Amino acid sequence: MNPVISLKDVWLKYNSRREWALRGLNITIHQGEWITIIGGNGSGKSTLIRLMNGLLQPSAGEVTVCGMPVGDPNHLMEIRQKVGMVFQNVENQIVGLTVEEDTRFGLYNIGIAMDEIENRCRDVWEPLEMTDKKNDLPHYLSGGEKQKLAIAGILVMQPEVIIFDESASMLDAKCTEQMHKLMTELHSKNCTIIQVTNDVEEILHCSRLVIIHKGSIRFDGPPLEATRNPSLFKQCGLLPPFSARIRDIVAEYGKRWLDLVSM
Ligand SMILES: Nc1ncnc2c1ncn2[C@@H]1O[C@H](COP(=O)(O)OP(=O)(O)OP(=O)(O)O)[C@@H](O)[C@H]1O
Repeated sequence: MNPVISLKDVWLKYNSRREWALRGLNITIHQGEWITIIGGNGSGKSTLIRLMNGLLQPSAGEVTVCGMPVGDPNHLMEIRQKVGMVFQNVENQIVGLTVEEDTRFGLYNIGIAMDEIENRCRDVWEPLEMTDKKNDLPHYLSGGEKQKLAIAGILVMQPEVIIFDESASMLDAKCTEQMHKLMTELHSKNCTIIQVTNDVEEILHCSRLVIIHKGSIRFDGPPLEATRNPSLFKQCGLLPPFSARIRDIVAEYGKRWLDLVSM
């Protein structure tokens, strides 16, 4: 698998802060991976993903996307096209006066032909169930619909990597399920998915889990391996997923229950 994003000994400190937000991070993300990043509040998740498409520059160390350093302004446009980001605060991502205009905006900017624009918009609106809304004013959409609009605007650009920054936080159960379906479909087409979430239940969908604590990577590996170590979650201010907690309770008390029942 080809590396798409690589961080080598990356440190980051915001100008207004004395503390380091990120401390010596090393991570390589390969094409087609589905990575979920979790961590407590203020652990550095958003800072990390903002480095991955050049929105932030490291204070020390190196970040590259497909071999291009994010600090090189000559590559920034190409990097932003390769790495699409759906933000948590979708209001800031809305630029068009209608849903249709908003979805097309990025494609106009890079000079895509009109019939191709039509095709790409149709292909993303349908699975997101947004086709009927294409003439609506974005500011009158519900929170979840705005989130879907932001996702549509990124998907039409056909990026190689999509970063979802707590993008399901406003969605109801049905829309969250649609979103997972969409992510699974994108992943099956070899799109690299990076998902940041505060919901530990989400980790069961990915193939690689990264846990951040106080600006350092505390775990990087298969999610099931992490759930076998409940103290890891505790040390990082998190709870393991519900299913893992039940499994551990059954393992601890199950024999005693069986002994009681069989008495
Ligand atoms: N623009 C900024 N200026 C100064 N400090 C910042 C800025 N953005 C983040 N920080 C600080 O950097 C640290 C990491 O923040 P970050 O937003 O990356 O954490 P997070 O894991 O995404 O948190 P949350 O889950 O609460 O969104 C925190 O201490 C935060 O206060």
